[in-house]
Amino acid sequence: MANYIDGKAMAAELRAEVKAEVEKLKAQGFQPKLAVLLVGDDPASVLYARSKEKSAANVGIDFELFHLPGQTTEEEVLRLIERLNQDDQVHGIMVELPVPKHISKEKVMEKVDPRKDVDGVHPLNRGYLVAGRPALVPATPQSCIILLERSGIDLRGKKVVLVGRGETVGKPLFFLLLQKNATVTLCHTGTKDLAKEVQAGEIVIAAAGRAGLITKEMIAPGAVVIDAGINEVEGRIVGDVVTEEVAEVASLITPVPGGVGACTTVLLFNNVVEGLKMQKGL
Ligand SMILES: Nc1nc(=O)c2c([nH]1)NC[C@@H]1CN(c3ccc(C(=O)N[C@@H](CCC(=O)O)C(=O)O)cc3)C=[N+]21
Repeated sequence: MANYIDGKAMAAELRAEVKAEVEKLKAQGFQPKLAVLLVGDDPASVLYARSKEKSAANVGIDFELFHLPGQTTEEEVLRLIERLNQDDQVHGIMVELPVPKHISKEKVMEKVDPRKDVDGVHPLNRGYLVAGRPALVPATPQSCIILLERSGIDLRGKKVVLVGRGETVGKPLFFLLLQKNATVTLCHTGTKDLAKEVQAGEIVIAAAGRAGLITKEMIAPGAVVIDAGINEVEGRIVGDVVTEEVAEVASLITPVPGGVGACTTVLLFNNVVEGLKMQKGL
């Protein structure tokens, strides 16, 4: 198992770092707080929200869940976001997606104060990321970068093949990799010969949301494989990579669970700390 990246160990390290930052802020009179909005009862969102509540306490961040009924109007949701924008005791706001169909996801994302947008979904933060300017960046793509860097991998000039162009992982990750001076190939469902593209990768990052997509035959010997996929297969969580067989050829690989996902929540809390600093001019 020597070639598995230990996401849980890295998450523990990150937690200690974020906790220390929170302690510093507390010493300066600031108590960081995250507000989570959940509209309706999407089962995954309910679980994610509860899990964040537990983890917040571990790093000393206050947490408040606003669980609204599924029939709440768009106007009411926007009004609540406005109230949280104005509340200077709240430093991070995230809306669990999906929202019910009668609510515009875009309007909701644009309503959140960009400096409280710890999910990195506001168009301004997306634009800052593209422009290479300081921004709040979604946690999962950050996790991919940190797992690589803390495994001692220098991204500069490396041939990275990224599979998946979603708004939450693939697309933002493309720009983070560019910032690190990687040579990035972005593959997606329209890519003609996926195996051929992936075979050229010194680093392969899977973020397509399709179990079994990346197989051993596609991976160049010695490549580093990061699996950001989350798929439920027969009640189990698996990534996009057929992990055990790919591990036979990869030099390093992230497991699922215990890889990318293990660092996601703590990086969200790090965004709360970053957001607070922006808001208070620290
Ligand atoms: N509405 C919504 N809210 C989310 O918060 C949300 C989402 N959708 N979609 C997907 C992403 C991803 N994300 C993860 C958070 C923690 C782990 C995590 O802690 N994973 C552990 C395993 C945890 C366990 O086994 O329960 C691990 O990978 O080791 C993983 C993934 C939240 N997300």
